[in-house]
Amino acid sequence: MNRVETAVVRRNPGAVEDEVILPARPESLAFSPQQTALIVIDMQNAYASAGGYLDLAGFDVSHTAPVIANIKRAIAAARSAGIKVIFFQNGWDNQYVEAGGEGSPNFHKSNALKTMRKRPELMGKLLAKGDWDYDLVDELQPQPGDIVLPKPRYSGFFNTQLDSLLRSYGIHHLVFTGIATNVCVESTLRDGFFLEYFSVVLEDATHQAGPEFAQKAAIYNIETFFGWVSNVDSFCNTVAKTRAVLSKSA
Ligand SMILES: NC(=O)N/C=C\C(=O)O
Repeated sequence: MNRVETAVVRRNPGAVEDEVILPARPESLAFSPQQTALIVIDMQNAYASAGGYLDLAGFDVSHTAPVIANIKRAIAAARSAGIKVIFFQNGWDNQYVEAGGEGSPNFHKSNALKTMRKRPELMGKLLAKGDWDYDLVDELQPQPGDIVLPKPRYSGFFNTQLDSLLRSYGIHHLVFTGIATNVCVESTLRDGFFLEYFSVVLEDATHQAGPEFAQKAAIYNIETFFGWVSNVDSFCNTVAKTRAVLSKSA
């Protein structure tokens, strides 16, 4: 019987050191852990906890616990394999100067700002630096060696150090996790595509803001136009094969 060949996408055929191959859709993806970062988008109380911004704005956050647990597994696997872990935190100063005034579409579209205009008692709390809402959830705390970047808009590439840091570390493959798939995850991944990064999203380590169709549409867009789609088990199994992990357990 003929073996079924699975297509593998390589950035630079023939020149990948310590290559591992991640099963993904629509093709598997080859990468070197040293040239890869795990991006954790906005795993703050605002987006993942009851009583946080999304919850108060009327979005369902009741299914985020398994997403947090899956991201925790992906982070542990990444750290063991020498993959850089980069956390983002979305938000602004507690006077919302960084959010932009009426001259910014963010002022008109941000559901956090809109919620606070409806409920002025929340002013200075939602997505405000220094508040519980802005903090990363307790389960996903950075460790020494990880990078934590603030971001003022949906894309992690916009007005942040992300691109220069990635280039300084020679990283060109990005593995995406976080909330929300259809907003900040997709925005950052799309900008990464335009900047020539190869991106894969671990779909069971993400959650949408809005109805389930928003998750499906974001995953469809990524798989079809901007990158690749995999899951946490495949990522953990794949990076466990790296030399870094093998030499630690030797
Ligand atoms: N982190 C996100 O995807 N944020 C989505 C909405 C918002 O920040 O208002």
